[in-house]
Amino acid sequence: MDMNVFIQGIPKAELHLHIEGTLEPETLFRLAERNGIRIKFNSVEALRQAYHFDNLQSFLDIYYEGAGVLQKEEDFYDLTWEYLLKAKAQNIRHVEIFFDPQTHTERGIAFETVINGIYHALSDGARTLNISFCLIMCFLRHLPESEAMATLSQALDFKDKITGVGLDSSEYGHPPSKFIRVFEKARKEGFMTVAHAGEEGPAEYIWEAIQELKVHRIDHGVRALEDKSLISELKRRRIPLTVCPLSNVKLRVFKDIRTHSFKTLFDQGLCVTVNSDDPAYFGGYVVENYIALQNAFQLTRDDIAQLAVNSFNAAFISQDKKDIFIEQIKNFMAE
Ligand SMILES: Nc1ncnc2[nH]cnc12
Ligand SMILES: [Zn+2]
Repeated sequence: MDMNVFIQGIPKAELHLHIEGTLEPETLFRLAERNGIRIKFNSVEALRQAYHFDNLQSFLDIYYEGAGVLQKEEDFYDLTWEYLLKAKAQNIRHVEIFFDPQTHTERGIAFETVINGIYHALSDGARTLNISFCLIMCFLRHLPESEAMATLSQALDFKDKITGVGLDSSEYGHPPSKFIRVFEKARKEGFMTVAHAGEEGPAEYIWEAIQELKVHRIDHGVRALEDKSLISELKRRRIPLTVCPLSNVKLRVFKDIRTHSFKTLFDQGLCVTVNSDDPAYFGGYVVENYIALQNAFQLTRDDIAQLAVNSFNAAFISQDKKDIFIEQIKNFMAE
């Protein structure tokens, strides 16, 4: 079997995916028209051409602007459904999706409009596409802690639909420690916790995320290599990293994929997983991320299988479910 076919076919989970980052230019135009919103680009091609970023902030500016076309529950439904169809085609069996309610509530969209649209599509996907899911609500770290706290309070009415909370947006100058009380409350309320850390920011932010926010997973974490004792701690506590290689190259965290820290982290035995982050903006979904790594580092089939196993081991699902998915990987390998 061809390597790319192998990568496409192997059962896997995606654990780091911003649903707003799956807004393809075509969908953005369609929703803008449906909602009577003017956009400053004349065509899908012109919009796609604008997707060149110097750093995280230059991406976030465009990403938040694009999210403005999401107005009604059906917009959030359609966005999520389109992603699920792509996930299905890539043999993704389980997804853990981030959403940023503050991006929408700040512009007057009700919290329930956002969550109901996304959740309804995920439930339909579980039923008809056989893709299981968790929903993770992220706080925007560039906004004050008080606003994150208010968002957490709003989420309590939807506790049955939200598995975990996370932390995203502009990293520099907004360390995890800014949100200690919010995460403390979230943990008390029974939410799982994750945080973006060590994407652009220093290894120190990863320490804060694990020690002060007590997160179960680190999103990105690719700068962990700068601190040997941090690597030992991540290993000792088996804290997974949700790595997004194409994102890191697009946002110039690494000059190119061959200089990415992925292989060193993986070779050290950390629980590294491969994910797409904001695939509509970074030029690839999960399979394209695996393929980029395979080409750059000559990964073997066993390496790919290990990454797929890691994706289920790091997921917020029961051990029984993990075992079932990992059995599916074994069966696929034996085909
Ligand atoms: N890669 C990323 N880092 C931080 N915040 C984000 N929001 C969407 N994508 C993000
Ligand atoms: Zn992210």
